[in-house]
Amino acid sequence: MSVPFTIGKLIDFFSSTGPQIPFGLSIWQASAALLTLFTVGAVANAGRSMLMRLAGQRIVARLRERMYGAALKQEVEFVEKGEGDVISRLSADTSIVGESVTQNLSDGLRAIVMSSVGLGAMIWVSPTLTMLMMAVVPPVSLGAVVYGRYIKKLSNQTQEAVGEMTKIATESLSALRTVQAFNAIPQEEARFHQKVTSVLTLARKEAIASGIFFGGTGWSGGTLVSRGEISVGDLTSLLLYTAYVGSGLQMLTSFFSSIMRGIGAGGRIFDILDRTPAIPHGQGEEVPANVQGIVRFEGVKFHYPTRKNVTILNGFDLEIKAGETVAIVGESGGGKSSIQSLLMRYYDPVDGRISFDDKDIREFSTTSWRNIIGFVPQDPVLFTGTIASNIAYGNPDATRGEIEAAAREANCEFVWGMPDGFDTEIGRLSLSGGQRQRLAIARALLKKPKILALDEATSALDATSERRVNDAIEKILRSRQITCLFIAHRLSTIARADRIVVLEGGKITETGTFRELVAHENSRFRALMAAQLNAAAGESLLGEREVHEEDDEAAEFETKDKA
Ligand SMILES: Nc1ncnc2c1ncn2[C@@H]1O[C@H](COP(=O)(O)OP(=O)(O)OP(=O)(O)O)[C@@H](O)[C@H]1O
Repeated sequence: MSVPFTIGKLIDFFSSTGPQIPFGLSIWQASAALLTLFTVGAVANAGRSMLMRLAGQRIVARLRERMYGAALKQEVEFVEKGEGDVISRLSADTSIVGESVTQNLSDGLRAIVMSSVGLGAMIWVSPTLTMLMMAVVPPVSLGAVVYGRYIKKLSNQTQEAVGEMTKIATESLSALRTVQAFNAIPQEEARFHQKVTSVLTLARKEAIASGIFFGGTGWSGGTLVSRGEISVGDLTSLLLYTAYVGSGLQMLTSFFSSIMRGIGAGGRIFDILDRTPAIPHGQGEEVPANVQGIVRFEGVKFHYPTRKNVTILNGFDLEIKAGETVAIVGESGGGKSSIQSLLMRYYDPVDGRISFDDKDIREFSTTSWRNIIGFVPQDPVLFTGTIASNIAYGNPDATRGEIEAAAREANCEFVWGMPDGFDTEIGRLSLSGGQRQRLAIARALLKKPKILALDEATSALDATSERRVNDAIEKILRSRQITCLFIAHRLSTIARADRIVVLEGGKITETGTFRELVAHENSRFRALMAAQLNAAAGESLLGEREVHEEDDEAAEFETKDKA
């Protein structure tokens, strides 16, 4: 802000009328001071720009990390409902806020300092001229807008005229032989003159417009100088300060609009940062190390928050004893996966409770609770990375030996045949549905879960793959003392369960072992299985399905049913 002042004083030193340089400085000292001012100013400006940008990027980075963390801790419903929204907040809104609190804020502060200090300096130099100039601020601002548009129009027209002029010159010079052959030189000169004149006319209009704009202030200042009321140097300082104030005011208007944008974006970010998840994340008791492992659904009622009118579970009661394997069967869309979602605490029951060793699972922290469950969803997701990192998704610290053991247990022998084995990148290969499921089983097993929640794939697996998956599940159920709740679609796995429950209308309507349920002539279970068998028979007619010889009980049922 002191540059205009110093320049003014220097000018006065050279003009005979003006006063001497203040503070008794020599001309060299004053020049050195000005040079220092410029240097310090340039360095400060570079520093400001660099530090602000850096600060902005760091703010954006931190906001993004915190917001991502906050979004990941929300209940699934919230994120799944407006997933795109979270992502746009994560990318666009964070950038806007970062820019607002650094670049815009620094520009805004600069604009405030420039206009206020500039105005103060103007008043100090000449209150009369300042008042005159301030009086013209509103009309000048209005004039600036109109002038700006006018200049833009003029400059477009000038561009066009210059274009035409160039075209004529290029055309005639490249066809010079023809021009000369027809003695058309005067003609060409006239054509060119016409275009040059129109360019000139437009340039003159532009010159007049800017002249009027800047001339007004110059004239009134000039009269004061000639009357000895203001020195040439002071007038220069004043004009420079006016420019500072002008650009400061201009910056202020854009500052306000960007700050408003920043506030809006900030609101959207803090909506998520400050949001308390409906299912609190990581708060509550730890699941004790010595547990029996009894899971009990007690009068559970449930509907999805988005579809309150559709009751999914209506008084669902089920006890799964420690180490017991319970298979849930029922029609598609009947709510089987929803039961697992409740067990995983993606949702909480609307009424009733789910308990573990007689303690409501809502009392445990979600982190601790989910830690003891091995979850294999119907359509497992594999992440970018190696096979090993995917198996170790829930246990990043697992050793290679542990990973391989889990893979072996889940019948993932295909991994050993791959070019890079466990270090094969998932992205580069397309795995079959059965292979994905087995990897997901290995991933769940590596957690050494106390409860296994398994949603059998409904998507068609080829016969070999299906058998490999089933074998893996059977092996686990046989060898591990694990409480297991699985959603079964295939006879072979259903037959292996200790107990089967039939879900109908949001309740359990039938329960028993495979033999018990099959023995009931008109049981819902028989109907369900018959429907399954029809589908299976269709498949086998098409030669796509092999009969699993080991499925003794299932095969027995199959024979009976066919008979
Ligand atoms: N997030 C959700 N929001 C609202 N409704 C849902 C949601 N997820 C599932 N539903 C609905 O809840 C009902 C039960 O779905 P669920 O997936 O539990 O059935 P399922 O018995 O597992 O079916 P399938 O055997 O086909 O996998 C269905 O009508 C489904 O449309």
